Amino acid sequence: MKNKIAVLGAGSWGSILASVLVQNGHDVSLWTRHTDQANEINQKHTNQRYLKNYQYPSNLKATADLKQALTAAQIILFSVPTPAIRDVATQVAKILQEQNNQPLIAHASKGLEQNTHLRISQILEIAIPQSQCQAIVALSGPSHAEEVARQDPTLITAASTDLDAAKRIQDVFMNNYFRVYTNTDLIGVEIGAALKNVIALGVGALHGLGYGDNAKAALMTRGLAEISRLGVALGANPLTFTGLSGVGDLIVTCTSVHSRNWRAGDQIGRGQNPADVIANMGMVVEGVKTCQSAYELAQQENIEMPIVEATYDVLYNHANIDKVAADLMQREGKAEL
Ligand SMILES: NC(=O)C1=CN([C@@H]2O[C@H](COP(=O)(O)OP(=O)(O)OC[C@H]3O[C@@H](n4cnc5c(N)ncnc54)[C@H](OP(=O)(O)O)[C@@H]3O)[C@@H](O)[C@H]2O)C=CC1
Ligand SMILES: O=C(CO)COP(=O)(O)O
Repeated sequence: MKNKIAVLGAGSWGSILASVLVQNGHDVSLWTRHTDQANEINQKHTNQRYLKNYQYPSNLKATADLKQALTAAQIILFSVPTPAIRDVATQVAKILQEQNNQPLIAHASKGLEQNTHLRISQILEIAIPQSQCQAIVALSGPSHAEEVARQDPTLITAASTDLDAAKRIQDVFMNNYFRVYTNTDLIGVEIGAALKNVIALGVGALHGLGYGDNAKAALMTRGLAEISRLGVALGANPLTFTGLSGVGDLIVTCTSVHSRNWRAGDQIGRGQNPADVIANMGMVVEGVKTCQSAYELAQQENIEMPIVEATYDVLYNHANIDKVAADLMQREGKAEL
């Protein structure tokens, strides 16, 4: 069935997800805050600032008019960075009220809000009254935009407490290179998505420092233990962390040159100033702000997260990265489980 879908955010991920939906026969409106970018996508079918060499489907329509993008939308997919979610969702809620529309809401963003420590679906729930949306679905898994653009096989998870809503998102995205599983553990999927970026910063930093595969595998594994510990304390199903949005996304983000978080960590490990690295990336590095939220959340919930703490110290307290890595090794002996 053809759906009218609004995709909000024409960065690397939003523009590629919009392309997948267009290829699947849906009527898609891609919203960007720049008129010149909308014109470029509509006329040249390119998006120079984000995925330089990719030619978008000619029937992908972009607009800088949010009202127009949302008109008659049956599904709204948020794909802006976490810090922008609340503001964009507030604008959306106003328009939905005027349009008297009640779409299904989905998001593909990965992070925790600063100060509130909220997951994306919690921010959306606050900003968009229940009367204006059917349900909220999170889309997450090992999925770099650059490889989806080449139609490499990609598997992800659509998570919602409302299984029917997750199935609708599964249906609109599934095709021969994009396979979607459903999951009702929204907390686990969103925590895995947000926290893997922090661990990828750490693994990238180990690479930059010159460490080998043993150290990186160790940080990924113990990082997953921290993610699971936090997730379970917040109500997640521990098995979710063995899935696509857990270990799957952790592996891809900690090992791929496409990962902005990994690349940022690598440069920091080589001695560059974290603030300069982030400023020069030209795309969002979600793990930096989420690291602060995760650190504060761990303190608040009294959860032991030494890797998150170490990453926080490097990013926010100018800690010496060699010393931080050495200190992690010298913690008292622990039981693995
Ligand atoms: N790239 C990927 O492969 C994947 C990314 N994700 C997640 O998707 C989310 C988006 O990432 P991605 O597309 O890669 O990020 P990019 O940095 O590539 O693009 C971000 C997009 O969001 C827009 N944006 C930022 N702030 C606002 C705002 N306040 N209002 C409106 N638009 C805004 C940017 O616009 P502008 O150009 O004006 O700054 C840009 O179009 C992140 O949470 C990321 O973790 C998830 C899976 C894969
Ligand atoms: O979430 C992603 C892949 O699944 C993208 O990760 P980065 O934001 O680190 O590029």
